[in-house]
Amino acid sequence: MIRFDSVTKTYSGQAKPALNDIGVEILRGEFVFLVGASGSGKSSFLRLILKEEKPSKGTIHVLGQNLGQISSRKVPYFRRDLGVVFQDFRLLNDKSVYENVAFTLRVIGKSRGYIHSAVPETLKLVGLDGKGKRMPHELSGGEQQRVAIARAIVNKPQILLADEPTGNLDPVTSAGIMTLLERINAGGTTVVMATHEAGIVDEMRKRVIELSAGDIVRDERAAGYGTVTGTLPEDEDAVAAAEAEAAAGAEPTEGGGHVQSDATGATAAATATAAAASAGKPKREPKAKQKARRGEGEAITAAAPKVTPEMMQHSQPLYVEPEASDEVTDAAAEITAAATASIEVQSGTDGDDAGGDADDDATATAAETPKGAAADAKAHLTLAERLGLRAPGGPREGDDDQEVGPTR
Ligand SMILES: Nc1ncnc2c1ncn2[C@@H]1O[C@H](COP(=O)(O)OP(=O)(O)OP(=O)(O)O)[C@@H](O)[C@H]1O
Repeated sequence: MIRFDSVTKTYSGQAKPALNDIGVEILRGEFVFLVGASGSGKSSFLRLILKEEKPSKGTIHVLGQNLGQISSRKVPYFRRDLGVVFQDFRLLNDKSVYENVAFTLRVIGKSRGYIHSAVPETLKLVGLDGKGKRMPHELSGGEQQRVAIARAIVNKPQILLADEPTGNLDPVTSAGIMTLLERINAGGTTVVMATHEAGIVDEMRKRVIELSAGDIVRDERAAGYGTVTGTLPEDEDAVAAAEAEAAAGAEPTEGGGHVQSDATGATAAATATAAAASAGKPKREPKAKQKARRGEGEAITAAAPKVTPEMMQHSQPLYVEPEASDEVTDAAAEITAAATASIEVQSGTDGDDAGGDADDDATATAAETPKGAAADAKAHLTLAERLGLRAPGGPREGDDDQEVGPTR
């Protein structure tokens, strides 16, 4: 699903590469933590997946496509299968929660009817049912991040990239956000998250890729934040099964729509399949891996963790069983809602957005914005460009939406 082959990224004017001869594969359904000290290359790794940056050397495949062969014009189309969440939320502060989430769908030309059903459904999924009319400043940090997550997933991306999504949140709220990301992953979305939060990584026991000065110094399944423990015994069966499958000629799927319901199984199997698949490749062992094997990997020392394993264990339910269908149960939504603290907002006119008012909200397109529309539109387009929904310099307000419409 995501594959880096001998990828080096050196920014102009920099002597040392931000990423140095990276080779790694992430498969469908995995939840991967990217860890490492500040400046180790985590954000660069994510930006390369998004095609926000180009590698100086090597090739990157995402969703079966060689990023080097995607023209600038096609990049926004490619990015529709990727959702992105940032540390600083990046919401449109002059737009309601509903509008922030609807924005993504409007830009890619979804119909009003689709938006009208998809936005409330997604807000419910992230535990913000009934808060569509709120403005971002009327929400707690955790709620704002959930709006950002709703915006990232409303188009049902296959991959969700998160760059320190809990970096601005208190520990309890962070745990709630992780509950949500785990649920999204359980629904089949591949999640790659850069983080400094040792407590979260230690508790969740997902695959951990550790970077140090641009090298991958550790790539472990079911791992913690800062230890090199090797393959866990309970994963050996999965590895053996995947090896047998690989020997039988099975290939990891690309681009298809199969969603595995057992997230843990999906992750273990996917990682094991990756291990088995790469075992069959004539690939030299990366330098960083050699270092890690020799125990030369650098310890992560930067950024003191603020979420403890105890917080993760005691304060929040970590996982809500997803429904077989896309429907979100009230119980699941309530658990998610309870997982992040909210603030009381005094608002005489507040109310649910799922009814006719929401439709009014939904019709408040950029074209209807009052004074300062040009500046407002610029803000929209900047965000659209930043979210990868429009090519920089691409279609502008008033253009036919179909020009940036769905690709399938
Ligand atoms: N646009 C850029 N131009 C020049 N150098 C850059 C640029 N972006 C990142 N770098 C450098 O590349 C290296 C890796 O940076 P990157 O942001 O990927 O690290 P990081 O692990 O995400 O750090 P942090 O945890 O602080 O966010 C650093 O040395 C950084 O200074």
